[in-house]
Amino acid sequence: MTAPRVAAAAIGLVRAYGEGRGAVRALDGVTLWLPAGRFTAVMGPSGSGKSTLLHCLAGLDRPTAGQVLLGDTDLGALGEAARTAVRRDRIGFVFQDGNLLGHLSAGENIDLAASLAGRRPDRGWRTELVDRLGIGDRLRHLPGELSGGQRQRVAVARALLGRPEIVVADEPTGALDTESGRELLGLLRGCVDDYGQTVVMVTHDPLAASVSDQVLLLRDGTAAGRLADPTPGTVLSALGELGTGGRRPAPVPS
Ligand SMILES: Nc1ncnc2c1ncn2[C@@H]1O[C@H](COP(=O)(O)OP(=O)(O)OP(=O)(O)O)[C@@H](O)[C@H]1O
Repeated sequence: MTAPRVAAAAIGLVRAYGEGRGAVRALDGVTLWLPAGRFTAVMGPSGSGKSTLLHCLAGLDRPTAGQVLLGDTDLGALGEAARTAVRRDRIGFVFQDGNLLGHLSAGENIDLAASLAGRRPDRGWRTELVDRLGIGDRLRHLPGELSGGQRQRVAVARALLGRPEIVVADEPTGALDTESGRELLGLLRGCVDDYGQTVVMVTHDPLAASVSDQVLLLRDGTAAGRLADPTPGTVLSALGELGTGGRRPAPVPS
């Protein structure tokens, strides 16, 4: 059996904030990779660096040292304009609150990245996504007229429309009720299984993480382990071994 291709990777990734005595290394030399066509969850105690890692992988934040690779592209080496283009063309985003533009209809939100890039969306693919996500009769509505679960479905459709190399999801079920959260996770899982989509998701929820193929654990800004084929039970015990207390920031050596 051949090993899966790597969609994205962090190599010796350091992200430090601030200077001098108050400086914090949010990420302190993290090396990990996201296999293509797989679902990866990132977990760890509060302050362990999960969001910072996700932001670096998605080109929203720049490494202080080390590398972030998307395919063969070193995101840290790109200028601002090139990173913006990478985010628009090669990465799909699903945030906790959907992050839709309130004055645009659901359909316009779905088409936004393509419109900004001056591209026509692939109509067949768009229809398939909209049908699959069950939002065909909601496309003319504004986000404020949709339920939280429907807004997240629109966000998923928007994220997938450009067939991105990775979909980056930051606590995508955090603002949803249990049933809507379960549905959304099932949809993300389906994107991986049926379309070969690569997904990376930060979550605090062991049940959500158990939908993934692997859980990457962070502690104090460092990679603290990997759990393959997770179940809620194995995730819980791995978190227990990590300790769930708050983070003690790693001081930056002077
Ligand atoms: N912009 C920033 N400026 C200064 N410190 C920051 C900044 N962003 C993050 N940090 C610090 O970096 C560390 C990691 O933060 P991060 O948000 O990545 O953790 P997290 O694991 O996502 O936490 P949570 O689970 O609470 O969301 C924390 O100590 C945080 O205070």
